Amino acid sequence: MRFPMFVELEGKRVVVAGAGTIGTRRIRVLAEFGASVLVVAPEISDEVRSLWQAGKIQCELRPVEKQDMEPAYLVVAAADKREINHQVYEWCSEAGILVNVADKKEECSFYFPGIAKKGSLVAGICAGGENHRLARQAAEEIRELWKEKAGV
Ligand SMILES: C[C@@]1(CC(=O)O)c2cc3[nH]c(cc4nc(cc5[nH]c(cc(n2)[C@H]1CCC(=O)O)[C@@](C)(CC(=O)O)[C@@H]5CCC(=O)O)C(CC(=O)O)=C4CCC(=O)O)c(CCC(=O)O)c3CC(=O)O
Ligand SMILES: NC(=O)C1=CN([C@@H]2O[C@H](COP(=O)(O)OP(=O)(O)OC[C@H]3O[C@@H](n4cnc5c(N)ncnc54)[C@H](O)[C@@H]3O)[C@@H](O)[C@H]2O)C=CC1
Repeated sequence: MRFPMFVELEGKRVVVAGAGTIGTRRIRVLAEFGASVLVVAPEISDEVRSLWQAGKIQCELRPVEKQDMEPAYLVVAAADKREINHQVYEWCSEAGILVNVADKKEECSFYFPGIAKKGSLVAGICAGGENHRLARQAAEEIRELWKEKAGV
């Protein structure tokens, strides 16, 4: 069972390879938590383009490269090709960088949790990598519960 660490992301460089459905979901959350996000992907979603135009993240429209990893605090591999995500995993493992690999839980040194947030309260939900739907559902239940909560 994995330990829920609450790490400081403010100003930390987080590299995300891939900005489709899953990459976008993660970029949005990482930017919201103050990370300095660099997106590297040949194609990006409209939402990511908007975040970029608003100066909230940086983007480079090209395939990910080994050099992108080096100064990173965290890396997310969310490309739609197994060989690319695996390559990112290898680069990060060599460099000792924590990496989240969206298509292979065995390659994740950290998982992305389902998140509920209200005021200073933050919950990160993990179902041990075994049940994504359960993690999603539990996060949704907490969000609903906290809607009623006052004074946080
Ligand atoms: C292990 C983990 C690693 C990581 O990615 O961090 C992982 C891995 C994988 N997910 C896959 C599929 C899906 N995951 C979701 C949803 C969520 N997945 C999330 C986290 C995690 N997913 C990590 C820990 C999970 C845990 O604790 O159990 C959440 C909580 C957070 C987030 O993603 O933001 C988020 C809900 C948040 C919310 O909505 O609140 C959906 C549904 C949807 O997208 O609507 C689907 C499609 C349907 C299905 O399969 O259920 C696949 C197969 C990919 C493929 O083969 O194509 C893998 C790969 C593998 O298992 O090896
Ligand atoms: N962990 C999770 O919660 C889930 C994970 N997945 C997995 O996530 C991965 C991404 O899925 P989607 O976002 O739906 O794909 P998508 O097709 O929407 O987006 C793919 C992104 O990868 C980029 N990309 C392609 N080649 C690249 C390269 N060489 N370098 C950098 N970026 C590159 C594309 O430009 C695009 O931005 C898939 O492997 C899928 O199996 C899917 C559902 C849920």
